[in-house]
Amino acid sequence: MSDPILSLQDVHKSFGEAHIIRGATLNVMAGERHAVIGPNGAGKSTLFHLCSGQFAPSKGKILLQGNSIGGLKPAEVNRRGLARSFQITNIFPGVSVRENLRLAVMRKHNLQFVFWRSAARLRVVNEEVDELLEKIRLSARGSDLASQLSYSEQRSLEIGMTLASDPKVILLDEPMAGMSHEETDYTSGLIREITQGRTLLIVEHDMSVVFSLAHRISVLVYGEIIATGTPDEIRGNARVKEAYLGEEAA
Ligand SMILES: Nc1ncnc2c1ncn2[C@@H]1O[C@H](COP(=O)(O)OP(=O)(O)OP(=O)(O)O)[C@@H](O)[C@H]1O
Repeated sequence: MSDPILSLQDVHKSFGEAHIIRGATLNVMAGERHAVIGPNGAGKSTLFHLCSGQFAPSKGKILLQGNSIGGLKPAEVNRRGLARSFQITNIFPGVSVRENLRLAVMRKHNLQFVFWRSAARLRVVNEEVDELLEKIRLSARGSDLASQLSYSEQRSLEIGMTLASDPKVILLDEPMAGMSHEETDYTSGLIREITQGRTLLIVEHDMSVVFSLAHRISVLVYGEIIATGTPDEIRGNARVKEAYLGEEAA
């Protein structure tokens, strides 16, 4: 944990008259699990859209490994090592678990402009799919349709598809949304495992997950990062309590 792998410097985003992100500055260090929390409508999803290329910043810099990515298309940002999983599931329900992963792996190879003869290509893709199945603990479910998986298993599959591009930085947007306690515990453990050796930026409303999973937390309020620190620092931060956590506790 030394250099910022992802850095937002005085980033702004407006939609017409609405100034949603108002000079956000955030440094995500290589290897850390970093959470962004904040009230509804604070701009968390917008901030993610800016990092992953869905939106271009109106002003300010976004750097990935020191190189500017602000305004690049999502596929280009992905090619440079940042992958994002969405709140809304991106899997194909009528296709097997294995095929879903295969599609994601193929997409990566196309993105990297790698061209092999088909037999060799097939073997490499299949090996990568097997590895992913194991990582997301779904090796026994490979031939089942994605629609046959439980909700948390579908989220695992989606995380697996995010991993297919072998990203350095993973953005997870509310991975625990709609989950039971058991599913949340399961997914939290899975996220710890799959982010080993990578960097995680996560938006999550479940504070027990955030405070146990994140090495550091940034608090976004009305489009500004008002504090960044360890879970203990954030818990004890008067401004955060006043602007957000106090309100949550109430
Ligand atoms: N494309 C858009 N055009 C106009 N306004 C937008 C657009 N996208 C988001 N907004 C507005 O920006 C504000 C912040 O939304 P955003 O979804 O980023 O907040 P959030 O912190 O993720 O909220 P939540 O916790 O409820 O998911 C909201 O008021 C929303 O209406």
